[in-house]
Amino acid sequence: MKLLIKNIKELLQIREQHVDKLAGEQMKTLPKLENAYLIVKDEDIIDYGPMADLPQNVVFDQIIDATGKTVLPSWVDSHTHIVYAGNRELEFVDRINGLSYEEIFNRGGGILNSAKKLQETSEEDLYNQSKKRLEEIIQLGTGAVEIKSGYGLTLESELKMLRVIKKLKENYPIEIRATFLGAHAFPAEYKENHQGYIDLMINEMIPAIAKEKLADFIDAFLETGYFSPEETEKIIQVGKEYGMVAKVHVNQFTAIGGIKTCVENNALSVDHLEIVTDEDIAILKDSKTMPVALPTCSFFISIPYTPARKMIDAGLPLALASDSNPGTTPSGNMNFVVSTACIKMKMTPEEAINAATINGAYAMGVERDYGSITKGKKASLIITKPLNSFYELPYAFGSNLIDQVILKGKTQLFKQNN
Ligand SMILES: N=CN[C@@H](CCC(=O)O)C(=O)O
Ligand SMILES: [Zn+2]
Repeated sequence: MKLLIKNIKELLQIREQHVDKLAGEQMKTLPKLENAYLIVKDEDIIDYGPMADLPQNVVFDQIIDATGKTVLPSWVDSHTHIVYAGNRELEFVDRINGLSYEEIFNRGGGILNSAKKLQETSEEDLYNQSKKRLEEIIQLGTGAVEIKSGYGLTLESELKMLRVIKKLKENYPIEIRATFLGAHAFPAEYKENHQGYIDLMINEMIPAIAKEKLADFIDAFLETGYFSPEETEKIIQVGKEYGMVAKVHVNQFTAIGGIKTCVENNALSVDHLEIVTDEDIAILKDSKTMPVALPTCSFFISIPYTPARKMIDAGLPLALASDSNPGTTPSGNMNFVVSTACIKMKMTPEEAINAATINGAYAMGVERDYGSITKGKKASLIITKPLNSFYELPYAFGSNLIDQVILKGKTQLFKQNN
C-alpha cells in the first residue's frame, strides 16, 4: 500500500537525522519544507521532499492533495489517565463554589471518588467508556498515548484498568504505553497504615501486573498528603526490578525534594512541575529525565503553570502532555494543550510543537518511531485544514483545524461518538 501526500503547503518537524529530544535553544527551531510531498509505504514514512523532486512513474494506491494545508507528525501525549469510570462534574461545581482540590480530597472526593466508581464498574463497561475517549483523541490528532492505572487502588481493580488498556492497545492503531499508578492515593482503609498499602503494591500488585506484562512504566503521586519521596523511591525501585521504568507525578502543589529522588532513580520523566525551584532546575540540567508540563491541568484547576520559559532558557528540554483525567483535566485535546502552552506559558509555537511531538515521544519511550517526519518512522500524521501558516494552530484555540488524521499509514474515520 503506497500513499502520496502532495502539494503540502508546509511539512513540519522534518528531521533527516534521528534526534532523541530537544533542549533549550534547540527547541526554538522547527524544521519545515514548503510545497512538499510525502510518501508512505504501509505503516511507514519512506520519502519526502520538495514537489519539484517528486519521483515520477511511481504508482500510488492513494493520493491526497494537501494544497494549502500543513502536515505534521501526530501529537504524542505522554501523560494521560483516560481509562476511568464516570466523571466528577459535581466536584467541578464545588470548586467553582470555593472548595480547593485539597479540600475535596480531604472530604473523600478526588481520586478516591473515581476509585469508588471504578471498583463498581465492570471491565466491559470500563472499556466501552474509555474507548470513546480514545477515539476522540485520535480524531484530535494524537498518534501515541501513555495511559495510567491508579483509579483502582485494589489488586483486582488495578488489574481491571490495565487489562482495559491492553485491550485498547490491541484494538486501535494508536500507539499505547501503559503505566502502573497504584501509588496514586492511599485508600481510606490504609490512611493510617501507609506501609500496609505499600506492601500490598510491592508484594501483590507489581508481581501480578508484571506476570501479565500489563505495564511498561511505574508512577506515583509524589506530593504532600500523598506519597513521600522515600515511599516513592521504594515503589519505583521495586517496579524497576520488574522491568517498569519510572515516570512520576511530582511538584504539582509543593516542592519536597521529589525531583531529586526521581532523577537519582533514573526516571524517564517527571510530570506536572507547577512548582519548580532553582535547585530542581540544576538537578534536571544534567540528567536524562524529561520534564513534562501539563498546562491544561493548570488551566482547569487554576494552579500555577509550569515555568516553561525559565526552564527552557536554562537549557532544559520540556515535553507537553494533556493529563486527561476526570478530576483535574477532563480533556485530552493536545491542540488545546499546545495553544495553552503558547498563550499562558509563553512558549513559541515552534517550542510547543517540539514539546508535543519529539519531546513527548522521548517521555514515553517511543522516539525511535514517533515525533518527527523522518524516513522509517511511523506514518502517523495530522493534515490540517488550509492555513495561512502553522502559527494558526496555537492561535485559533478552540477551533478544530484538523482535516484528516493518518495513523500508521491509514486514514482514521470514526463514527460520531455517542
Ligand atoms: N495529580 C494526580 N493525578 C491526576 C489527577 C487525579 C484526579 O484528581 O483524579 C493529575 O495528574 O492531575
Ligand atoms: Zn496525571
